[in-house]
Formats: sequence, structure tokens, C-alpha cells
Amino acid sequence: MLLEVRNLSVEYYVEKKRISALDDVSFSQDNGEILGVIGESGSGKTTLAKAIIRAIRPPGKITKGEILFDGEDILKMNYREFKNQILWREISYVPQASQNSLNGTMKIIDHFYDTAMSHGMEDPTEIIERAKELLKMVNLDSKVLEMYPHELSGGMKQRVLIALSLLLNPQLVIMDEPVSALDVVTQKHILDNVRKLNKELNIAIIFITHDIALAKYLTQKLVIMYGGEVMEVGKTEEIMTNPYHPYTTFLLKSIPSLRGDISQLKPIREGEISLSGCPFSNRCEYATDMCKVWTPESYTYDRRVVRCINYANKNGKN
Ligand SMILES: Nc1ncnc2c1ncn2[C@@H]1O[C@H](COP(=O)(O)OP(=O)(O)OP(=O)(O)O)[C@@H](O)[C@H]1O
Repeated sequence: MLLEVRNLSVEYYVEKKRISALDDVSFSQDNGEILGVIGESGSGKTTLAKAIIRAIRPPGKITKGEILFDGEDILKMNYREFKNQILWREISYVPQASQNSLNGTMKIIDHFYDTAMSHGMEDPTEIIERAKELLKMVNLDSKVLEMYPHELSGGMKQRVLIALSLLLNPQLVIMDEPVSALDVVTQKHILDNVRKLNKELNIAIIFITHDIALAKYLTQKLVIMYGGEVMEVGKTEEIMTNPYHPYTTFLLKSIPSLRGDISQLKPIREGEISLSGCPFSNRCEYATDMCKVWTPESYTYDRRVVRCINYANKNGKN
């Protein structure tokens, strides 16, 4: 097992109010596996990614849990040690809206130099060769290295960032909504690149998206999130053909409206997340009075993890 997140909770404190962004989140990922993290806006996806790369900053705080990477709890590591040994080298991150994260005054090659040199790769020829090799993997010509970000399309910039994230040969790359700002054709090209990288290099990928159709296309395992909680975890194929949690069913029903037009997806509105009981109970067509007051735990049923009271008596507790 490559990654194991255990009972992770993150809170933000804003104007004396406590926002629970992640509540008791647990899941695992195997070496070389593509894991999709799916949920509507505000469900905690980016917070989860940031927790794994230890980038939660005040007013946010990890209040509970463990993140085991190759068996070691990275939350317990000294931060400097984590930064030098794990970040970029073992786990890299392609942030949300990352196309804007390239520095407009720097050529693409300088981005590769910067990252390489800050991690002890000093030989310029080696860096250029590695950059060319990585660009080729994402179907970009090496002449891109001499270009500035504004000379590239959104899709090209996204591919540069994916190439950059692979510079130090990480075992795990976390991609936060990597294609959501792109047109459908470019989305497909990039997803095919990601798939190729995963196959050829055996890199594990956490693919964060609100679009279950994209996740269906790319991932092997799914973590479905709502209101900071994990609603369901299982093999993509099994979840797609037979969802257990009512929220997953709800998401799957929304597939046709999502394809190609992300503007149709409505973020979770304030008040929709139930603050007591199951977070989905306000919207769930099967919710009983019990669901509104009693917070379900995670139950393992049929190799699936489901956080729904209906599964409480079906099998043992997780
Ligand atoms: N810096 C912050 N300060 C206060 N609250 C925050 C902060 N970052 C996130 N939150 C809150 O934490 C919750 C989870 O947000 P998060 O950004 O992780 O969700 P998300 O699923 O990634 O959403 P999106 O798809 O819109 O990025 C939300 O209620 C959000 O308002």
C-alpha cells in the first residue's frame, strides 16, 4: 500500500466560527493506482490534497488523524525533513487553476531549472534532457522550453505543469481539477496523457474532480466526498454499476448534465449540508428522522466502505 489516510480531520476557524472541512476521512491507495476524489464544490477535496502535502495553513488546522506514506506517518515528520525528502521527490502536486501558477516572466525551461536546482539537481544539461523527455511524454515539443507561459494555450500550460510535477520521479502525483478549465477535446488529450504516464511510469495519481464522468474514464478507485466526509469508497467499476450510498446515486444521475459544461454543477449551498446526523440527510430522498440526528460511521460492506445508516446492520463496522 502506498498511501493510507486514517481518520483525518481538518478545521478552519473563521470569525470565531469553526468550519469542519474534513471529518474523520479514511481511505487507502495502492502503488500505481489512479484514485479519484469526487465531490461538489466545498466538499473538502482541495483541503484533503493540501493536508497530504502538509500545506494546511492558519486559519486551518489538522486536528486529528494520520497520513501514512510508504508506512510512515508524514504528519509526524519534521517539516524540513518532509520538504526535503517527500515533497516533489515522492509526492508532487498540480494545484487547482494551476495554469496561472506559471510565472509569466520566466521561460518554461527556467521553471524546470528552478524546481530541479532547489532539490539538488545541478547539472543544466541533465535538467534540459529530463525536461525534454517529460515534455515528450505529455505530447509537447521541446521548443516549448524556450517559450513564455503567455505563448501557450491553457491545455499546453496544464501539460507543462504535469511534466514539471514529474521532474523528480515521484511515486504519487496529486492533480486538483487538472482539466476543469479546458475544452472537452483538450480534456480528453490530457486524460490520455495522464493514463499513459500512469501505465509507463507506474505512478500513482490522486485525481480530484467534481466530474464523475471524468473519474469514470480515468480512475480505478473512487473516494466520494460530501460536506467534508467520505460517503463511499470502492472500485470505480463497481461503484459506477452499483452505487451504494444515496449521494453516489445522486451524483451518477447528474452525469449527463455535467458532461462538457461545468457551469451546470451547482456548488453545495449553505444550509444544504446537515449539521447534525448525516451531512447528506437534508437532500437525501431516503433520509429518516434517525439520519437527521445520528451520524453514521463507516461500514464495510462487499469490499465497499459506505457511510450510511442503512449499511449499519449489513456487515461489520470498518
Ligand atoms: N482558507 C480557508 N479559510 C476558511 N475556510 C476554508 C478555507 N479553505 C477551505 N475552507 C472551507 O473548507 C471547506 C472545504 O473547502 P475545499 O476548498 O477543500 O473544498 P473543495 O471540495 O476543494 O471545493 P472546490 O471544488 O470549490 O475547490 C469549505 O467549507 C470551505 O469554505
